[in-house]
Amino acid sequence: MPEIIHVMVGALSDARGRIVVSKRPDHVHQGGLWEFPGGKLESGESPAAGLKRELAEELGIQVRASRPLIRVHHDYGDRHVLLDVHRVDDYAGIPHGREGQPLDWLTPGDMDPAAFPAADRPIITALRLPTLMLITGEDPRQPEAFLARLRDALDAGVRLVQLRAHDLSASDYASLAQAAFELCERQGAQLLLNRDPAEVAHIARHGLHLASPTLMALATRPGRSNDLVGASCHDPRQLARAVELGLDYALLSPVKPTATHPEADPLGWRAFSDWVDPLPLPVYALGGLTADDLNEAVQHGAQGIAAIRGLWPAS
Ligand SMILES: Nc1nc2c([nH]c(=O)n2[C@H]2C[C@H](O)[C@@H](COP(=O)(O)OP(=O)(O)OP(=O)(O)O)O2)c(=O)[nH]1
Repeated sequence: MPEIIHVMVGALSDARGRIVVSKRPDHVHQGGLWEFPGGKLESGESPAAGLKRELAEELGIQVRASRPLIRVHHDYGDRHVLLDVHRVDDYAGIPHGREGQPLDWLTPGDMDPAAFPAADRPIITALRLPTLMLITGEDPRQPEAFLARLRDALDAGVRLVQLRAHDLSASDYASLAQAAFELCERQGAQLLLNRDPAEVAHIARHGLHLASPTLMALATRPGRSNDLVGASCHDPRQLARAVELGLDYALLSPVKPTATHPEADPLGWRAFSDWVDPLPLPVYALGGLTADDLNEAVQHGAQGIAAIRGLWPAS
């Protein structure tokens, strides 16, 4: 088993939500590429202390508050790294390249993954995704009331919506999706269609969400190249399949007991974090959760929370 190099990495943003990136010198490993500031944890050092030290050395700032974003294991062939990435929520000082390295500030949507080391792809995806995913609730058979509730959720700040309406016919689903897409576009939110990918091939959307049987039946990643694609998973086999297909995110459920699936055994946070930790993709926690569980979810390695009841506004 090769030694794992534990690297502390910071995602630090300005008031406009742009993230600071720095250029690696040409002569080092992954040289000439852009990276998120950070460096190797020293022996005997805690991760929090390592993050503070690296960002003070490289950017001249003092970290005041941070939270986990994602952990990425990556095997480069000649070395195996664990990128332990934290979002820096508060810091003192003005970031500058203390080691003479060029800095840039980029919105996550403008980051070109090819300009970063291969291990950084899931970090860029995690930065692009919000911490809350709304899965739409009932009742899509009354489209006006349904869309009014969706509008309320968007007004309240939801920025990622999964349109789940299995009871609708293909044509009713297509009309609802078109109206939901327009609402989401207006608010800068992303709409994911949870439906057979072939059936929704021509419907406007920002991405696709796959039910777990669809995930297991597909041989390749579905959709267009710019679709955000994720899947519902309930066990490590399904999570591994989401990684094999190169999906952008997964949902893992049920974390807690839920009214919609009373027969399913809840995973609990311990199994959630054990299963998610080795995976190079952001995973939302789902099942019996509300926005109040967000901090606990993030501390257990989640991208955030996905919820139906917990986020769908009351009628
Ligand atoms: N900081 C950082 N390192 C990354 C990223 N992506 C990525 O693959 N790495 C890899 C490259 C290196 O193999 C390793 C970081 O090691 P480093 O050489 O930058 O660490 P360091 O600052 O402690 O450097 P040194 O004192 O050993 O010279 O992690 C990233 O986004 N940020």
